[in-house]
Amino acid sequence: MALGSSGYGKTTVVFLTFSLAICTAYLLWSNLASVVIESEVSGVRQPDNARLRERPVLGKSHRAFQPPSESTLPKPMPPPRTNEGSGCEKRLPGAIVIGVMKCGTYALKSFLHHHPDIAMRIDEMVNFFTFSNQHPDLEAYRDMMACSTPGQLTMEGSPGYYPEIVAPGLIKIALPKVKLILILRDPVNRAVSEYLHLMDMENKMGPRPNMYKPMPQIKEGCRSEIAPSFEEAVSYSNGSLKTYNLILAKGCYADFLPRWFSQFPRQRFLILDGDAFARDPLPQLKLAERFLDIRPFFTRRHFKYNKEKGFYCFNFKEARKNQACLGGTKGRPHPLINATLLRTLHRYYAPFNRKLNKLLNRTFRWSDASQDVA
Ligand SMILES: Nc1ncnc2c1ncn2[C@@H]1O[C@H](COP(=O)(O)OS(=O)(=O)O)[C@@H](OP(=O)(O)O)[C@H]1O
Repeated sequence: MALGSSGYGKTTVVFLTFSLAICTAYLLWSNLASVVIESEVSGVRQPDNARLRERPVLGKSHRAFQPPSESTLPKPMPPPRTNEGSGCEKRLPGAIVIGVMKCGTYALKSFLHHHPDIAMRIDEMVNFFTFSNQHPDLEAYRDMMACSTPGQLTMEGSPGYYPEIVAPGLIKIALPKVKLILILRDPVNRAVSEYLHLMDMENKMGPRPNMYKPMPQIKEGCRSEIAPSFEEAVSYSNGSLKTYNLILAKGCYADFLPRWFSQFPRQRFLILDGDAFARDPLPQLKLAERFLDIRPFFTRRHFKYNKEKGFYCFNFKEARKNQACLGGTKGRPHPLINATLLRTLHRYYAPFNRKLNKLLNRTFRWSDASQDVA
């Protein structure tokens, strides 16, 4: 019987045409979706990154300074994953993130701690190998670690270690085989970040005990100092810099490196670029996986750029949970800094950056940022 020659035939034709239309629409849609997903995973399609690259190092840095209201910020990271109750033990760390403060140490830790081969607490700063703890009790130190299963690498991260004079020696004695990760960022942005952090802490918690006190354990003649503006905190009214202020001194990265290199062989260090990490954490995390000799775990799917925050956040959809960004104390918008002061700061850091590049035999993109300042 020819199709369409009866009422039954007409119904069949209508039904088949309708089904065909649905199938075609579905096939078109799923093909398109798979192209998008595949290219995102392979890292080919990164629209947010492309846009980011056209902007200053950290997207928000040069926007009018407007602290975000807590209610508009994305949810903070969920509590850390623990192994408690799965036959785990506390072990001494095999790797430490040693700093530098405000260069992305916390973001690095919070992403690394999702790796199934890593056991690391991110709820607490260990800061164990400091001047005030020159006879470290390793049992107490072990007790501060996350519980790990036998295949896992225990890690800790304390951004305060890098400039501490005693830290490299104490760590060498306690953990002679440890691997060390250092994350460094443009020292000018780092200084602004630390200034904002100290001001925020002071506003929330009142005067800090170490503010204005000499800190020879970091650098002779140095101390931390804040003022109502970044400009006043780091420079005198005649424009010269308050180089004794630790907000500036901690960014002279090359000053501190020889002490570390005198205690540990070069291959025991992984030096990450904090500005590159903020723009896109994945490539730096892949470097960390290789350095730590753990399974490749992180993929493009684990990270999603959050426009509101201006940073990548961990994509929990992978784990059937929500995406999670770092809390409001990470990624604060930076105020506009006086252009003359910026030039002075870049000029001040230039020789330290050059020395750092030489020590590490590499060139950080930010090491000659003086060119970028108008
Ligand atoms: N994904 C993501 N989310 C939020 N913030 C990120 C991220 N990646 C890097 N950063 C940068 O981390 C800077 C804070 O540095 P630290 O974590 O080292 O600070 S701390 O020393 O632990 O207090 C923080 O500095 P500020 O922007 O000045 O707040 C960020 O620039």
